[in-house]
Amino acid sequence: MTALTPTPNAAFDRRLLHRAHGAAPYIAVCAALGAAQTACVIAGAWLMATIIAAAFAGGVGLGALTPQLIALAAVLAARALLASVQESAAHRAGAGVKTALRRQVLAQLMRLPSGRHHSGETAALLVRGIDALDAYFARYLPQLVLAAIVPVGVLVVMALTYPPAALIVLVTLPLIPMFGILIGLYTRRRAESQWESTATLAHHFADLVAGLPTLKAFGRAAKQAGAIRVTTGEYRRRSMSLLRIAFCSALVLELAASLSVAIVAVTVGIQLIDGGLSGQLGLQTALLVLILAPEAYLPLRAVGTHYHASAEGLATARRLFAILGETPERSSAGTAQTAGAAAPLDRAQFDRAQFDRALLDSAPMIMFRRTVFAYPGREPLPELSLTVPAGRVTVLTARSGAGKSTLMASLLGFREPASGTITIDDTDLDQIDLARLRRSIAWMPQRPVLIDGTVADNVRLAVAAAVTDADVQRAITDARAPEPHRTVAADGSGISAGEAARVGLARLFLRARLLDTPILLLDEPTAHLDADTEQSILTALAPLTENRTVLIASHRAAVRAIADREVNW
Ligand SMILES: Nc1ncnc2c1ncn2[C@@H]1O[C@H](COP(=O)(O)OP(=O)(O)OP(=O)(O)O)[C@@H](O)[C@H]1O
Repeated sequence: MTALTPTPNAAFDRRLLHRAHGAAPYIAVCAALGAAQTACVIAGAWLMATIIAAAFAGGVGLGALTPQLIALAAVLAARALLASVQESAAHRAGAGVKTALRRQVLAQLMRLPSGRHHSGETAALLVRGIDALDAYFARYLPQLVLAAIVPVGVLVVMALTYPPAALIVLVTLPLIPMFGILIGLYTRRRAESQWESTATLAHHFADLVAGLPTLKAFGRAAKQAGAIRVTTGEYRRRSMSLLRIAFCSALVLELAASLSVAIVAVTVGIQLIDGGLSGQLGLQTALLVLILAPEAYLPLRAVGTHYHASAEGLATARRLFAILGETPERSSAGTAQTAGAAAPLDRAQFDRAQFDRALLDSAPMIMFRRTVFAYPGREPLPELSLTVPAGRVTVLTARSGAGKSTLMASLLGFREPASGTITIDDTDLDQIDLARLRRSIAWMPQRPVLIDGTVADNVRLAVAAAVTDADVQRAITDARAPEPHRTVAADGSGISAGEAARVGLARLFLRARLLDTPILLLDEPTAHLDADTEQSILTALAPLTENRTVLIASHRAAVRAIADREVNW
């Protein structure tokens, strides 16, 4: 797992605008709605002040004020309507942005070497993490826009009607964002640490579920309950500390706003006492100022409150952008759908002629020169120099753990060497389009990944273009895989380890035959097999090895017998 360094935080992350196209129009909508809401706030305050002043000081009856009352009701209704339009726009935009980000991150993860990010943490980031952006889009962003518009409108009206009140608001207003920023800086660290404990919980849990049968078999399952208790306890502690700050900061902001409004009220009150109701200020203006003053602070206070709800979303966004900013190991013009040797091409996009051009021209020679592979936290594997001749069968017989699977994974771009070079027909692997290279390979991994479905469904995965039942049946027969209609589950239930390996082999047969891939990689193709079955599989494989560059990891005598070259290191 790569440590993701947090980038400087801001109340608004511009990268959200660049990465997610739905975000920019949404902010424009928020601005338009914000302006309309400001107009409603001012009109509502003016109408209320007029009605109260007329009824109280002018002695006008309710009947005579009917038009103003109707106008006030209309303004309040318009304000409610604008708020609901805002809400639905927020949900739409949030959904669009989340989908766009999920797509981009998934595509990026497909380009990055496998194992760079822990699957449990990535799953938490893409599901629960991205959902945290809801609060950011639905509550925080609209308030941020309102906070930029409403106070300006209110200040202009106050300056025109009673400038001293405008001056007080102008001086005290910046206190709210100032407190907010100070608290926000403190909260950011807490939000980061809360996310870290969510991530730890997620991958601990994922690992635990995957390893539960083994833990049970060794009587260690109960001990894990304690570990989970500790992790969840830590998560609870950090969440509560974040909530505590949220409550305290709301209190501080509330206090600052209330004191500021009180100063305005006292000033207006003194002015009214000095001049009387019909004095220089007048009851209507005084009421207008008093009603408007809290409205100037309200959106800024709300920004402070919603900042806490959105902090997790922003922390998530920073992690997503860190993943999106990582450099894939080498050029890969192909996107997610072409990544992975066994990954199917999109049915709709499959075009045989186009596909042929996307393949390497012929069976290439592969060379590893002084290549060293290293896994994080492990001693590097021994340096390796090896030539895999073009159009020949090379069998790797190095000891278990020497790095045979790693070497195959490097050809598919799943592992990068720490040093040394890998060349294909004298072209550095870095210079070859990764998608093109992967399309040219049929690969049988040691532990093929299964999906829920039938054996036939699993075999079809190797080629997404129209594949006939006869082709699938032939591959299954040649690989001695279980019958096509047998159902299997992604967790491997319903199928033995040996049978699963043969499903992987059937995929290789299908892919090599139908797509004519010039490179075949087979990792322990006949492990778990009796001699007869092994022999029949090797007989079926023999014609496919002609004029192809074939690399097989195996210690079996029968496999070594079909090799043109044997390599040990
Ligand atoms: N994801 C990983 N993280 C850390 N270490 C790994 C990882 N994958 C492999 N290794 C280590 O790298 C070394 C080489 O592993 P690899 O699977 O390539 O060997 P191998 O020669 O194919 O072994 P075998 O014949 O048993 O399949 C081993 O020591 C293994 O423990």
